[in-house]
Order: sequence, then structure tokens, then C-alpha cells
Amino acid sequence: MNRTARVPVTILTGFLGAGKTTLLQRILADPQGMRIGVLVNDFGAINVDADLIAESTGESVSLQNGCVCCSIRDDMIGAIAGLLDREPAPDRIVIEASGVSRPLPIADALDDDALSDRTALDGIFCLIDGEGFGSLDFAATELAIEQAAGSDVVLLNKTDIASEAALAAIEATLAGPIPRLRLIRTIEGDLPRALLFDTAFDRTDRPSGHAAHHHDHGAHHDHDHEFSTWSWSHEGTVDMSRLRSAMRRLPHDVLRVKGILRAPMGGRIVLQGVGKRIRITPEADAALPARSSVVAIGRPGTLEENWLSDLLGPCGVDA
Ligand SMILES: Nc1nc2c(ncn2[C@@H]2O[C@H](COP(=O)(O)OP(=O)(O)OP(=O)(O)O)[C@@H](O)[C@H]2O)c(=O)[nH]1
Repeated sequence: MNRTARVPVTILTGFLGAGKTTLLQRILADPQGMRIGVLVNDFGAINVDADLIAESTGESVSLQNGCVCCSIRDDMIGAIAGLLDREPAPDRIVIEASGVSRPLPIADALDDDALSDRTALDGIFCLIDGEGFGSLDFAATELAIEQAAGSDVVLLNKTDIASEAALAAIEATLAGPIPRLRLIRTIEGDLPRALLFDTAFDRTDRPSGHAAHHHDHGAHHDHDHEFSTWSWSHEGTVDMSRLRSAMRRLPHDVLRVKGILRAPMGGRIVLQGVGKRIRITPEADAALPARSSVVAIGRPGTLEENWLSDLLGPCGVDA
């Protein structure tokens, strides 16, 4: 790509656990000759997503402990500029927003003086969890719809485990607030590359980030009031059966839990929980992580400060 050309930027958004990292891993597993710069934002203190994609790309930046659409917006602008400055520069950039962020303020940030001459917004994709959407509380449903409304295309994901009735209900729910809804049903974010990149979406009917959702950067908007995160970290390995038992006792108020843990026999254990669906996957061939780390996200005030450490502490084997 010509160094003076603007680098296309794709934004992946969608509520917690909808499948953004899975789609990003899919893109990076088959970059089709492109050098892809990646920015991964995790709302919690530990960026599990960054570790999950780290083996696929050397061109990634991770931002955690805040949301790129508001509290760490300036960090995002600096991080994207940093990606563009790398030698060789990326051919395109993919941003995985945190599950609680709105996409339009991220798109607006590309108009910042530091980026406007160097980047061009390509597409905004919103993943929706076809199986879990119906169980979201009111506020989370609203946020997911807002994310979808601010996107070019909705990827109605997890269609392998969602009922046809659930999928049809989601489509009907989105069609109301989003008159020109473009929706594609997917499994693990799988869609043809031609639909993902260089799509030249018509955005004339889309309001700008600020108009779209009264999103005040700064004092009035702060995800800390909407979501809380809890983290647990342990230097040693983790006992699988105790971990399984702990996850059976995961409080219902937890919206999302994920982690990468040190496996006793070497390798790692990937923990993924979205709502009631928990997946614990031993990956014996993966590199042993430096430590075991788990992050959980829920609503403020629903759980004690130390609940995650109390739950997972007994799973730790050695330090
Ligand atoms: N059955 C099924 N599982 C899926 C699909 N897509 C993703 N998953 C699983 O859903 C869980 C969450 O997926 P992620 O890709 O980590 O979701 P995310 O949107 O990046 O999550 P956050 O970054 O925490 O918001 C993981 O266990 C995935 O393997 C799908 O189409 N079908």
C-alpha cells in the first residue's frame, strides 16, 4: 500500500461476549497478504483478549482498564497513531472495542487531527449474541441495540446454538429502531472477506456519534457507573476440577467472565463465560502463561469487592 494513502480502519463492536475476539482471531488467522494492525480494548484491568490474539499478530496494541469510546479515547488516538508510525506501516487497522463501548465515538475519533489525514473509516460491524441476547437485562439490551444502530452491519452471531425463534425475535427487535438494517447471520463471525473489508458503506442516513446517542465524553458518561469489573491473578497453576466446580457456583449477576490460566501439566486453560454459558478449554500445546488471570464484568453493587478472589483463590495450586 502507498504510504500516503489513508489506512482503512474496521471497528468491531458488540456487547460482552458476542464474538468480537473470535472474529478478530479469524481475520488474523488468514490475513490474505495484508499487514493488519490491531487495537484491542478490554474494559477490565486485565486484557485477556490481547493475550488471546497475541499469538496471531505482532502488530497489536492493547488498551485496558477503561473504554476507548470515552475514558481512554485519547489513549486510543495515540495508540492508532503509534500503529501507523510502525515500519512497515499496517495495510489496515482493526479495532476491537470493549463490549461496553459505543462505536460512533470511536469512529468520530478517527476525525481527530492526529488521524484524519492518515486513516479512513472502512466498516463498523456489530456482533450480536443470537443465543444470549434474549437474556440481557434492559440496560444491556438498550446498549446492544445502540451498538447495532451505530454500525454498518450487524452480525447476528452464534446462530449454531440459537433457536430460529430467538433469531427471528432479535431481527424484529432491531428492525424497529434501525430502519435500514443490514444483518448477516454468522457462526463464529464467519463471513466472506469481501463483505468485511473495502465495503464503501453509505452512511448518509447515519447520525454522527454525538447526535446518535447523546454521548457526552467526560463528566456525564462513565461506564464505571454502568459496569464493574473484578480481577483475580495468581502466580501459579490452577486445578481444573476445582475451577469447574467454582464456575458452577458463579453468581448469576456476572455478565461476562474470561481468563487465561496456567495449566498444571503445562500449557494454558482458556476460560470463557457469557451469561450462564461457561466454557473451560485446556490448551496443552499453548505456551505457559506468565500467570493465571481472570476478569469478570457485572453491574455495580451486585457483588462484594472480593467475591472473585474468594471464589477462585482455592483453585490456585502453587505459586
Ligand atoms: N457456539 C458459538 N460460540 C461462539 C460463537 N462465537 C463466539 N463464541 C464463543 O463465545 C464466547 C465469547 O466469544 P468472544 O469472541 O470472546 O466474545 P467477545 O465479544 O470478544 O467478548 P468481550 O471482548 O468480552 O466482550 C467464546 O467462548 C467463543 O468461543 C458462535 O458463533 N457460536
